[in-house]
Amino acid sequence: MTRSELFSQIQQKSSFLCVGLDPDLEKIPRHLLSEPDPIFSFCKAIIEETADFAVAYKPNIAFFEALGAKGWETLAKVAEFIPKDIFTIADAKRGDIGNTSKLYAKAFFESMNFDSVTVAPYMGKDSVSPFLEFDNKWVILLALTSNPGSMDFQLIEDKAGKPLYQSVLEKSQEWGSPENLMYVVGATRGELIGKVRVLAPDHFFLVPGVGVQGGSLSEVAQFGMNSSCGLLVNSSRGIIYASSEKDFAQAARREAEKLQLEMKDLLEKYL
Ligand SMILES: O=c1ccn([C@@H]2O[C@H](COP(=O)(O)O)[C@@H](O)[C@H]2O)c(=O)[nH]1
Repeated sequence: MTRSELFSQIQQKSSFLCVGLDPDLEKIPRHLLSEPDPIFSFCKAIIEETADFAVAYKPNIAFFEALGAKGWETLAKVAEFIPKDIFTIADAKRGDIGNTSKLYAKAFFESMNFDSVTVAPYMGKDSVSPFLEFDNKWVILLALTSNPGSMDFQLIEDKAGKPLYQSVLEKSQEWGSPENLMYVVGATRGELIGKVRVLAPDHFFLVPGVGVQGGSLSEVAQFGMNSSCGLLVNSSRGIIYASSEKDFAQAARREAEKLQLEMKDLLEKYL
């Protein structure tokens, strides 16, 4: 999907919501466990009920690969089931030496036709570039993550006082463009989102961390929105586990709609 197609989805749906698919066999409603593929049944119902409000889906690969070969099969079915006009993110946090990265890219972009994959910047240019060589596909590079451990490395300053996440943003903009490179910027980093926006004015940010992790949607929009919105805000557990009963998909729909309505107001305010 191109940047302008993504922006037009955002405008059509008045939404920049990414629904995170983190399906855990221990958390999905018990009645699904008798289905032939409980994780697929769960994701399918969530997608059917939230697709009106979502511009992106982000399956987190860990939740599928933990189930072995069956999990990979389920992931492929989920990826295939997501409506084609909705942006897809393989949250896999990959990156390795060049020839290995190339095969990771093929796995997610060719075998499974995802629009994007999350990539770790730690191994540098030759580990990221292979993912950038596919037409209309995206790298979403970890810049400033939402977890407490992000402070261990990402905020370390060099001798000139420049934090590591800033070097990641500056250097990586030599490898990709706002047409094929996004950044992960955690919603829990409210005070820093504005700084990241100054460093990457035109790039889209994938923003996890609203909902269960406590990030503020309004703060993210205030400091992070640009003239093409520039934001995909993810919520996983807050939507998909809104109920653990038979009404789980309807409860997910209500949570997704709540976020979308807030997003509509924020788009009217800042765009
Ligand atoms: O910095 C990051 C990068 C990725 N994630 C992932 O996003 C979702 C968040 O789930 P919630 O349930 O909405 O908290 C999950 O898949 C993480 O692995 C992140 O949280 N922070």
